[in-house]
Amino acid sequence: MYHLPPGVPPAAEDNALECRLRKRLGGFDLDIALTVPGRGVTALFGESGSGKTSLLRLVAGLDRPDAGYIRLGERLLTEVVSRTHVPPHQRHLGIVFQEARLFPHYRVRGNLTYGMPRAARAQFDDLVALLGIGHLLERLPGTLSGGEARRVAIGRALLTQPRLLLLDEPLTGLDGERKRELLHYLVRLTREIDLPVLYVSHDTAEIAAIADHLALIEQGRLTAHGQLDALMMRLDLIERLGGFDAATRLSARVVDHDPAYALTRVVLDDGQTLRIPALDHPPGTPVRLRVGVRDVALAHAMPEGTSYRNGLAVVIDAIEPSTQESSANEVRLTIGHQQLRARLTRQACDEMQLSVGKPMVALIRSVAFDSRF
Ligand SMILES: Nc1ncnc2c1ncn2[C@@H]1O[C@H](COP(=O)(O)OP(=O)(O)OP(=O)(O)O)[C@@H](O)[C@H]1O
Repeated sequence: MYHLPPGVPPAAEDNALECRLRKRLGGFDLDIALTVPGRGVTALFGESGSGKTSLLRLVAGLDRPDAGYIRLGERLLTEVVSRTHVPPHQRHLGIVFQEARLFPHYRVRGNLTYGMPRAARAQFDDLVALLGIGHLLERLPGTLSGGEARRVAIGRALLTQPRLLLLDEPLTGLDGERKRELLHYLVRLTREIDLPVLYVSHDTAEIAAIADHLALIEQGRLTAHGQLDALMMRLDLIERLGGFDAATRLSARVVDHDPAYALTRVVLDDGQTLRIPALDHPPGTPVRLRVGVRDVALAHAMPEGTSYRNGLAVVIDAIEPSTQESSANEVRLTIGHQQLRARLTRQACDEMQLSVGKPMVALIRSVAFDSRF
């Protein structure tokens, strides 16, 4: 029977990545206890210099920790006491760095099939279609745009049939349009593949588009970790999550389209519907909507003769003074199983006598929804 080294508990979840490690890098001290769930996209979020790349290098096996272990499912990748260190190429990780690192003399097809196990052949066509790189197969890497090259690099990483995909700031350096395009492919891809993804980024809009979980890393320490939607609702984290303060996220499903007005109707988990600018997705497609905290107004009832297209029945869940704006309160609202945040003036809250537990109507302009991701 296989014995775990002392200090290593049994694996908690089948395909989870567990990191319990310390590493000294010059004057910097990385001390991390992080579990990346075995499903979905976990964003590793932190300021420049917080330790994201250092952690990724340890997971990839490019560096060794001073203490602790890294485990993927049941498999120990690194463990200091027993001197376990699985070399990078045997870790079954798909890694895509900021630069695509394709082989310049191989065509795209050759880059994709390099190191591809036989068992992955069946996936090849689907993946190529999913990443939109079918028309690029006979091209050389030097002729690809930055976004195309990264899509090829992601395809190559996935065709090695990894157990975890590591993406290190995959959108960095791309211009606005290319960034949006690659993000669109990534969102689709991560929903289709049944593989945990660790996604390193310091861009909150990008994370809001793609991540299910968030790990906040500050000065080499993990300071918050959990479901992204829940963390975005934590009023105490607003300042530290930087850009997330401006918006929250709703999950919905496409119902139908109104081409005459270029609007799409989507339904939330509690059955309430919203009208948003037209989306290019068939009915039934799950979508995530970003709603700015300043784009939500509250009323006791749906007003008559209003230009607001959306009125959602909500219940006030929390009201706290805003740490961002002295005149405002941060108001947290519950809609079915989801939550939404609104930033309202303290004066409005007082005059309307808003209090926790009160049912209200949240008014949101259709054009306020950002659903490009
Ligand atoms: N080999 C090293 N020797 C000394 N210091 C190092 C070494 N590697 C990293 N550091 C330091 O460790 C800290 C964390 O760096 P790291 O690259 O992991 O941050 P990051 O969060 O990835 O930043 P960015 O978003 O800018 O890529 C930085 O202060 C960096 O200077």
